[in-house]
Amino acid sequence: MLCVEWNHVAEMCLYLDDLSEESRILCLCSRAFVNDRHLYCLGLRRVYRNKKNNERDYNDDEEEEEDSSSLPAASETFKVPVIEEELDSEAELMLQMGLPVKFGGSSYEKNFILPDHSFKEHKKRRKVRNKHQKCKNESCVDDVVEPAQDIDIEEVRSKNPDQSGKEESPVTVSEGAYSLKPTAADPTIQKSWEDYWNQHGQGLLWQDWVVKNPEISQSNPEPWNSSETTEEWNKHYSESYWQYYEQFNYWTQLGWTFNSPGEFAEQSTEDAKLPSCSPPPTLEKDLDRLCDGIVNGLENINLNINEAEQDCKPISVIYESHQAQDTENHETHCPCDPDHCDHQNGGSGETNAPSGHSSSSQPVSQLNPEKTVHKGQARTSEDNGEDDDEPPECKQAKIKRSHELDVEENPQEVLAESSTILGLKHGKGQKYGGIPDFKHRTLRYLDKGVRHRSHFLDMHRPVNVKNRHIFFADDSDKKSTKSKTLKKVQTFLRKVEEPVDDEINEDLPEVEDSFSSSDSDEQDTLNVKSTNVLAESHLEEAFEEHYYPDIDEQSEMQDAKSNSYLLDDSSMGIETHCKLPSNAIWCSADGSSPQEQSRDNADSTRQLVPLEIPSYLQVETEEKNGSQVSTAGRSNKKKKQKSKKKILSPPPEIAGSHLAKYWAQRYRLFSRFDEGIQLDEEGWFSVTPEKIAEHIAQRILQCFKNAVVVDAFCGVGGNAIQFALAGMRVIAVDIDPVKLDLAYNNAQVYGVEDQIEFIRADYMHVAPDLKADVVFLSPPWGGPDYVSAEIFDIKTMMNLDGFEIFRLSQKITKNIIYFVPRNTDVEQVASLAGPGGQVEVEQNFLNKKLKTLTVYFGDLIRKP
Ligand SMILES: C[S@@+](CC[C@H](N)C(=O)[O-])C[C@H]1O[C@@H](n2cnc3c(N)ncnc32)[C@H](O)[C@@H]1O
Repeated sequence: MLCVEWNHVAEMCLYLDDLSEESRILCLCSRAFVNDRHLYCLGLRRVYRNKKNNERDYNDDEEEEEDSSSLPAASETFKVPVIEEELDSEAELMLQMGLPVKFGGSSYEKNFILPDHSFKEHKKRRKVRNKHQKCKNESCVDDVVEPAQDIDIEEVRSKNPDQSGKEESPVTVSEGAYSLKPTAADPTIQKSWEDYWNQHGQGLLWQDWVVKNPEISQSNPEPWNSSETTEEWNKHYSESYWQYYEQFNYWTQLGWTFNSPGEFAEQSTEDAKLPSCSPPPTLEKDLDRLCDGIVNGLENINLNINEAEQDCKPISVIYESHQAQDTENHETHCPCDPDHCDHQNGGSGETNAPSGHSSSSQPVSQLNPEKTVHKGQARTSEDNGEDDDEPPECKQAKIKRSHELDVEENPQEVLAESSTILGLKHGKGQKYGGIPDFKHRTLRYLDKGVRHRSHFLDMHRPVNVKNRHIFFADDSDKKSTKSKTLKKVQTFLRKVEEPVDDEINEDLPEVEDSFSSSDSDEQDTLNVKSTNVLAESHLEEAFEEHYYPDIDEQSEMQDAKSNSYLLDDSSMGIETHCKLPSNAIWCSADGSSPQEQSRDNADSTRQLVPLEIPSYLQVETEEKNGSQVSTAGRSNKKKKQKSKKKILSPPPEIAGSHLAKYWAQRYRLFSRFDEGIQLDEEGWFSVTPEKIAEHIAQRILQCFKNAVVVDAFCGVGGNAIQFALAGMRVIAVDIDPVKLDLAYNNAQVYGVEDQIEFIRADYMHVAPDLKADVVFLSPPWGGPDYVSAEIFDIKTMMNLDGFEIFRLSQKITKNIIYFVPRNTDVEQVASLAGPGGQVEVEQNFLNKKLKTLTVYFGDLIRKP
């Protein structure tokens, strides 16, 4: 059983030439969400004493003192820190100041809060509405609302005081079928929303209804008229209304506008292809996103392919809801609010905005690329399911793909836009096996809300800079308009220049070097030179922002050093290796001092500094003991306060180095870190975080019991250990003997060393001799540039030839897992499957942030 949230999101078909299966590569796109924030928080808590920032409630008072071995599972919930406001423009500011963008937080994280918040608001509104409805049913005289008469919700609230004061925007409750209309302060927005809802509302309602109730919708085409379903329908109406209203507001706040059909009538044909959305000129590229956000999940886009004549990449982008598959394109009534049925715009907007009038049902047959209509080819009713002129409202409407793009529209852009939304990269990188560039592409969404939900995930899209003015006001008496984040930065900068008092000095680690963040992911660098000790408050902030690198940061530092591990051919050969390293950086918690052993391998040129036992661990032990002794006469609260005062700092060797940033996330790498995990420098940034490694192991377990797995680039054992923990036998190969020693040690910590065979060798040489059920490939990604590249090319950007690694692995088994950067060219990895083949590209989200791609081949692919 996978303990993570996992789902298929799309099915991409890449065609070499014709649209036959033999020339097709089927690429299933999936997402896996794992969560390890509690491990990070644990790391942080053990770094900082005194948390002054009350915003950050990690809810881990118990956690602090618990044994790390009994850490909660990834799926367990924990409190997510409250996120700052005012982010995007600040991120830009940070960038200009040469400070880490993450000072400004993440707009995506901010968005995480939105649904929950909105949900609460929504619940409140529903409460009001339910009350209203109840009263209506009971002929409650006080609150009866006359039909078609709007009342201000504030009015309702005034009778219900605990509901008041917290509404985001005033709304009115309209009698007819729960129609709730915003009475936005800006009448333009209100009108816009009304236009939008009038134009699309019914289609949206019916679409969602069909998805939610596929059976009922077939047997009962008018649920609003049936006594059995009226209530359900009304509830659905109310919920959908607010859902779309919130989406609409969201996009409106981002500066998007909605044009009513009348306005479209005056637009050019070209414009008219872009339904219902009129973006500000500067935001043109986000057009599709707007449309998607508003008419989320509605589009059945089928782009007619203009073949290679124009040297463009054709693609069909088709929305498909699983639930709706069964409903096929049977004739059915379109939904209609009975009260509004007759006076809706009877399809005037159909041509321009068909999406709102569609059904979610996309016949599977239409997904057959052979049926994709090409330029110049007339669409048959079988293809499009319906005459486009068929008015949608209250008439017999055949469920069909709803949103068709004209052939003139650039398919490349459609593809790019869809991929951007999904967080996938399409490049022109060389394809495997001499495959030329793909000629056709189709994309079918397998998850209804994927496009919408994608907006709330951090997929490292470019920061959207808004034109906001930020003032640096020195006058603290005046009410400053500057953001919290800016204040934070200023405080930080001020404090690092302040001399620090002795009291603080006692506990805090000295930071003599420049304090730098190598988060090239965000293109930011902090280079604050300070010979002072950082005051704890901003040390905390600093750690928060800088000691929490991405996985990509970890991997980005797999730079040219990896080359130095390459041994001469003469020194190659398989060698089992279970000796502890001599010159690794030691971060052992067991109290043992670093061991220096003479190395028989002179090839390693690294100068690794042995570290002392981390002081934080000693402090913690003493503290625990101390607190036990001094329990008498003290309240628990005091004990907790005391424990917070102790600083659990990283060892100086780490605190003063670029590795400092990794310290706070040590438990993310190995949750049993304190039990004796050892890492060398490269290990710190190259190990696969435990939760992701665990997930991959579980994926294998789903297909194979007692599998033999080759971990071709085992490093310090992050993956190998998880494979072994899942009951597999592991052949762990690494070219670097230090890594093998560390991996062995770490496997011992987890008690799985006996399940792993450690082989010191160049995988490229030994691969043909290995036999296994599964091969796991996690090669070095070739240095920090991988993430700054827009699209990562596995053939050219790694130290090793990514194609060759794969080719050799295929000799062992077809069941291969390729662990690659998140910005990897998806078409290139898909090409590894070969014509007629299949591949699954899984996006790995860690705390809702896209981190890596895990590409599965052979039997490991999970079919929808
Ligand atoms: C990204 S790390 C692997 C991290 C590992 N998955 C983990 O979780 O610890 C890549 C490893 O590949 C090793 N390596 C580089 N070239 C190699 C080769 N030709 N053969 C075998 N291992 C190699 C490096 O020494 C490094 O430890």
